[in-house]
Amino acid sequence: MVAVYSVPSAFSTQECAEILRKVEAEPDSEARLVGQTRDHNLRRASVVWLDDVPGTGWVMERLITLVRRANREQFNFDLREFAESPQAASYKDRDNGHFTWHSDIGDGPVAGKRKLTLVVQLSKPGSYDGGDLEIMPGAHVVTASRVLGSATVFPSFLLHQVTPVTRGTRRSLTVWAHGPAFR
Ligand SMILES: O=C(O)CCC(=O)C(=O)O
Ligand SMILES: [Fe+2]
Repeated sequence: MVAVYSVPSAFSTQECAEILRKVEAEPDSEARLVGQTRDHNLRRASVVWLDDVPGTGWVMERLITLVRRANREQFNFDLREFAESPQAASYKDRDNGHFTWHSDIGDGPVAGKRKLTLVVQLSKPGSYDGGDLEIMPGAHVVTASRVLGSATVFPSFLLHQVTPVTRGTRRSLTVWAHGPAFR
């Protein structure tokens, strides 16, 4: 079984630009960015919750369609809901933006129900160095496509990381699908 599912053109170039425009137009996004940067040793990124950004309902609809298709074609997990807002993240060279190896399944009542993770690439591949999303489905590492608008879907329990950004800014949009916890 291939553990990582990818969609080459989940969002068009124009759609990616529109998402970034909306996320960045948030009046207090800079403050929120700083406020929600946590786990500094694990992660250096600025995040905005998409649910807080007006006019992005169509983005959520698309994400749901993409996750449903990936699940139908590949994973066949028992998915029940999207219990968290999608998260737009920026990893900047000047901040040494990165996210070290982790699984998305957490201890909380919501993070414990994460089953599938979907990540959309929102930056042009040539606009940054480093910042690769790497996933470890087994003994080897799979590097996610860097293509703008591509989506990568994987089981939330898989270890994954974002390597340090050494030039420019890498932006992404992550959403989780939830269901009865794996056991
Ligand atoms: O930005 C990415 O590519 C991955 C984000 C991630 O792993 C997370 O938010 O849990
Ligand atoms: Fe993650």
